[in-house]
Amino acid sequence: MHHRSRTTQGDTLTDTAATLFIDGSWEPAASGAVRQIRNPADGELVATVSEAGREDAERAIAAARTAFDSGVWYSVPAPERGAFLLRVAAELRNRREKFARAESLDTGKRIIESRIDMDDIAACFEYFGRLAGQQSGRVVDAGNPVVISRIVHEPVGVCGLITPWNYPLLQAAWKIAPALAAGCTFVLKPSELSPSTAILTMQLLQDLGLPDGVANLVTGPGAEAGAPLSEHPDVDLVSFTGGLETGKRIAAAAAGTVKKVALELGGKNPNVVFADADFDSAVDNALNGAFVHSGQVCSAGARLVVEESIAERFVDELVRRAQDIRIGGPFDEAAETGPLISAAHREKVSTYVQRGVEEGARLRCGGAAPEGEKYDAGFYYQPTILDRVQRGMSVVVDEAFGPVVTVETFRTEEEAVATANDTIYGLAGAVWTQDAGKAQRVANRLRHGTVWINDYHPYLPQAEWGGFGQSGVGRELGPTGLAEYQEAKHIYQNITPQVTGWFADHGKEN
Ligand SMILES: NC(=O)c1ccc[n+]([C@@H]2O[C@H](COP(=O)([O-])OP(=O)(O)OC[C@H]3O[C@@H](n4cnc5c(N)ncnc54)[C@H](O)[C@@H]3O)[C@@H](O)[C@H]2O)c1
Ligand SMILES: C[N+](C)(C)CC=O
Repeated sequence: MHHRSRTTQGDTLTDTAATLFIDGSWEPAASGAVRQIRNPADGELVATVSEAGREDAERAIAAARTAFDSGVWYSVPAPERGAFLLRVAAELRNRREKFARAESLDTGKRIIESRIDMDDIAACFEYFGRLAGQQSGRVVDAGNPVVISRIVHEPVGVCGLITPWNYPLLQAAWKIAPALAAGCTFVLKPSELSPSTAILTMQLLQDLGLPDGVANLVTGPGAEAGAPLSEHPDVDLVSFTGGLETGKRIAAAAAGTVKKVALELGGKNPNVVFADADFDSAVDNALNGAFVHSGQVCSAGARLVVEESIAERFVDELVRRAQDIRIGGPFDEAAETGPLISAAHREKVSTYVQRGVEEGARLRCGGAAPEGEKYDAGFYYQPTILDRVQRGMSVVVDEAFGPVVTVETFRTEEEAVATANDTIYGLAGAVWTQDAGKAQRVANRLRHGTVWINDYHPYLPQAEWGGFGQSGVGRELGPTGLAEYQEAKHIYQNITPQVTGWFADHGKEN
């Protein structure tokens, strides 16, 4: 990946893979190792980046610790930190096309989706920029007129931020923006598969004059470059977005130093359709919910839970529409969805589908890579629908994280709720009905962090995002998303100090 060299603005781009950003300096990995990033749509080489190891991560942590302890960032008044975030948002909008192209090249995501992501990222920085300026403490009534008691919010400290490949910069922004708003310093470890927009973001922060050491980046694999962020005593909080098994490892590693842990994990999200739903909108959104970004979305509507009386007609229509979805690379204007991230991931998705069929599910469409020369060099997989599934089948239980939807049916509202909640996860779900009362009743009973009624997928920077159950711990976005990066401190002042008399002064008695 091209990069700028140390600190000054406007340096010429160089060709060395020095993509670690540590204490305001662009550096190669200590080992000298590099990784080639290839576009999953066609295998094209898009970047060569430094492959950080443990030693590099520890240097980055040390830089973030020194910067935090110096107060160079948290002593900046909160409204000024907020104003900085607003400048980040404006500059992201200026650089939108460059960032969107980099995101699409790393992930194979359609360029139109990457542009939308960049807009959402700018909106996230704007939201936390405004929120930072509105921060205030709280005066507490201590019930004693000679006591002044108040709550202040302080930055939690050094944050380790670990992010996945499916929305590389969006997931990082949901952490970077509140961390900076709160006054924290951080080390970001993006997915080793999609580091490019993280590198561009560090360049942007550097260009805007963020003090050295506040933002640090290590590009490299999780076990080496990521693990120190959860283990190291100098990291105060680790915020992770990714898969359930990695999340468990990170939580266990973080326990050794009792650091704060925030986990945004996977989902197996139910899309509940009642017979009285607007049929066309529900079918269209079921398609969108399951197959956008080839289903590589944590909140994908991978479980269609449909009322039995309309199930046959609904699924027939969904199959017809799914078979029609146009697949192609990120810059193919006719394409409606793209490839999976890697050969290994496609193999995992394919195995889930095969196992589902072996366990008795009926394959209604998809179940294989599309045929044709243009697909040969990419990791494509057809939109896939399985019906006649049983609760308990692995394809119904486990997150496939691909373009795979299973169909379950129900007869009563009670059964719909029970089926939708029958998962260890609890990230998101939707309810489709034109009965407002039923919509609210079901939404209230779904054990999921986001519930859409007659819609699928929207998220807002001002609304908390996160999971019930094993979908995670904590919340991103909204006021809670900022609070994750803060410690609440109670300051209690007695303005007329007095002897308590609790312990007698025995010396005085004698
Ligand atoms: N809840 C959400 O908001 C949300 C959003 C996006 C993605 N996700 C989830 O992310 C998953 C897909 O992403 P992925 O395949 O990149 O996940 P992953 O768990 O494989 O990797 C995520 C990140 O963790 C790093 N990592 C791996 N092992 C590590 C270790 N031992 N210590 C520290 N870091 C380590 C990886 O290098 C990567 O940066 C899916 O399960 C998806 O549902 C959740
Ligand atoms: C959180 N979200 C929906 C943007 C991406 C999940 O993979």
